[in-house]
Amino acid sequence: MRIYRAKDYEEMSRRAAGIVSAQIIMKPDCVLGLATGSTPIGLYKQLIEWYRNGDLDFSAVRTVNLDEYKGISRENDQSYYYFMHQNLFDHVNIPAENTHLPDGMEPDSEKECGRYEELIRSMGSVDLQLLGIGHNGHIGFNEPSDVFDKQVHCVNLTQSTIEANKRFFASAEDVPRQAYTMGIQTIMRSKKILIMANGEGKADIIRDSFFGPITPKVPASVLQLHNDVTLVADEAALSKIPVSFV
Ligand SMILES: O=P(O)(O)OC[C@H]1O[C@](O)(CO)[C@@H](O)[C@@H]1O
Repeated sequence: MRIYRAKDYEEMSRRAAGIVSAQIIMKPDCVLGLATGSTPIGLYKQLIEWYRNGDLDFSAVRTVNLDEYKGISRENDQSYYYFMHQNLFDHVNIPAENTHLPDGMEPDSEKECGRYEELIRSMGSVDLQLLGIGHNGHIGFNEPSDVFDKQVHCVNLTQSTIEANKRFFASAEDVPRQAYTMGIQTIMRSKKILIMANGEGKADIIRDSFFGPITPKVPASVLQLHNDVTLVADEAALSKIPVSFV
């Protein structure tokens, strides 16, 4: 695993954006696995800036997102569909038909999970998967569990995730209780993984995920088994890892 230490959120975002843009330049028709949450917003802003300067072309890029809340529509400003359009898709020249997210309005979980898993497989390997990390170690919406969930599945969100995400909703009651997410195996099939973290609040989970035991109780710890992972984090998020690794 490579670790890039950035001094702050802005530098983290620029460095991570550099890795994503290198992927697009090296392989213009690459498949990007994308993430939502507050962490990658600065990265998306930087990509938009480089696109506007004429340095990036998204016309052949294809994307698959990690997850989507179940039961909220695309028009809902808390849906990940809405987030991706607001923060990236509407500002670059990516064709709409090249972007994919789970359909949160499909009530039949088995049907939607099967469809999305098949879709990802049909695109070949994800060339670069972007990840944020939850305070409990979740990646995508793979919550701490007794086993690593493999493929796209429907999850019941944990209380800790509902608490963490209530800041985006009118109240905790409004946070959806379920989500569709890529599974751990779906994520691990990606050729390269880029995980980002910032802020002191992520320091414990970064230490536990990358320097603790590999366990489904800390879903991100499985990334220790992937052979091409890059962690880009700010100093605060790296403040608890063993000194020799920084
Ligand atoms: O980037 P944030 O807002 O800290 O969120 C961390 C993780 O939590 C989620 O927002 C889901 O709760 C993920 O999409 C994200 O990777």
